[in-house]
Amino acid sequence: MTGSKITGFSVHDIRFPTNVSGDGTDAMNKECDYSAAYIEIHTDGDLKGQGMTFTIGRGNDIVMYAIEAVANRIVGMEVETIFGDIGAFWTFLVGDPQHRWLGPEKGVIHLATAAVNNAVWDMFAKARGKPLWKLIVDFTPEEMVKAAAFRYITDALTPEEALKMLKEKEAGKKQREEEVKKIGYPAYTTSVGWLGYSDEKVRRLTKEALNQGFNHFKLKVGADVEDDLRRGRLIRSIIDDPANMPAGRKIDPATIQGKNAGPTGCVLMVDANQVWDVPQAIEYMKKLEPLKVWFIEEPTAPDDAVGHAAIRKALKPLNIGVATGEHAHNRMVFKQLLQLDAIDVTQIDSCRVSGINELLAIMLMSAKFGKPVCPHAGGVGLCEYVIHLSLIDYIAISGDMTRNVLEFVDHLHEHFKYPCSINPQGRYNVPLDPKEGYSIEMFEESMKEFAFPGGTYWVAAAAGNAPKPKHRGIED
Ligand SMILES: C[C@H](O)[C@@H](O)CC(=O)C(=O)O
Ligand SMILES: [Mg+2]
Repeated sequence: MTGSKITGFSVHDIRFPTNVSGDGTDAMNKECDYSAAYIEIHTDGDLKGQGMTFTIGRGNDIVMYAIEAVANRIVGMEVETIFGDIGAFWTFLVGDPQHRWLGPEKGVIHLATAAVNNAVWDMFAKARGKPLWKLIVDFTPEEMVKAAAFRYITDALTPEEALKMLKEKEAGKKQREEEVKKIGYPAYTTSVGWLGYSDEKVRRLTKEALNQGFNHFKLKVGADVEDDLRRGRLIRSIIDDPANMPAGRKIDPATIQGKNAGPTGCVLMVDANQVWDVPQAIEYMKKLEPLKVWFIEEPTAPDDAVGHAAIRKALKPLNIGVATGEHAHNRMVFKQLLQLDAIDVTQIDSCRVSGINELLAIMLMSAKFGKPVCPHAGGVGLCEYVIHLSLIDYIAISGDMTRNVLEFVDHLHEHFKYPCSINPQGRYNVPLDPKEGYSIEMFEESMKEFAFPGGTYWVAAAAGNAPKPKHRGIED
């Protein structure tokens, strides 16, 4: 695919009615219509870039406007100039002399920057005929450091240190790439335990997930402690029972090290989506101690690094870890979480921070501080994105996937031209199509149906006769 100059773009408001079936619900977010604020960048050739950021519905109204404002600045730019120094391009993108006041580097303007930057990286990968992860793992260590966003984090990690770390990993890259292509990348499922699901549905989905090969399961908690204990015990009763294990199932002990695994080696995690104050989080999690979870995710406000550190310290004697990051709005928040030893797991989000340049910096910091990166994927399009990030982390940065599990939610993949997929061992397959870029291109028919408010689904919904959505999870 070729093109020399960016000539324009279109922005699309795509919303899926996941709220109908309670998919995506948690103690904080009880009405989720998984939505993509989606951009397509056009060039004077056949090269195009698709990108998006994620919201849970009405947020699209606002972020769409911001995407337009950010993207206006790149019209007329030469693509090879951008690709020649993508680090400088990122600095330009976050450095608008007037938009910067809106963040800086956080909130709606940063979500919009993510959509645009994701689309540019998608275009870069397509121009080189590689899926995005491959484009980046083929970078030299110098190229990767040049692409990463180091501003404001050099007290935690300098470019020179990063270069040394990357060079140390160079020799094993080829072998790791071959290995992960063969066995896939470890995954966990959140699809069994959304807050809005009945016990019956949790039971059915947990059994299905076990048979799909998963051995890590995440449950939403924080609305009612008795409900949480009942639902958690229900999942544990299924995943801890050897009779429910698929034939021939063997769990590598290395992958459960340090985790609160049950007798079959299966692991449970819980996610509170920020509902608690710090002391409440500690008290509540003491009550959930019988569930023997590996970590509590987002126990409190996402910007509160000191609060996370206090929770982690208090829960350590119970062998409960702390994870966060899906709402950590930039690399500086991750820096503080890591410097304060406030987390056990780094949960980067492909659409919250400003795209690949910033994500590279966060993954490099996590590797330096010895924390596994387990990206967030609960949303539309996020699973498609994050497999690329985990592959970059494993092949080129950390060189380790023993403690890592990448989130998987089983919703809405059918709308993407290059959907992610899971192998029979419950692991992500490696995206291999040279035309897929960052894997986020949506089918035109899907966009026509779910464009808001004019798509066929939403027009029918406004008239009171919405067709029953067909997405997975809708059965009961
Ligand atoms: C609102 C989203 O579905 C959120 O609950 C996702 C999430 O926290 C996760 O996947 O983790
Ligand atoms: Mg979460």
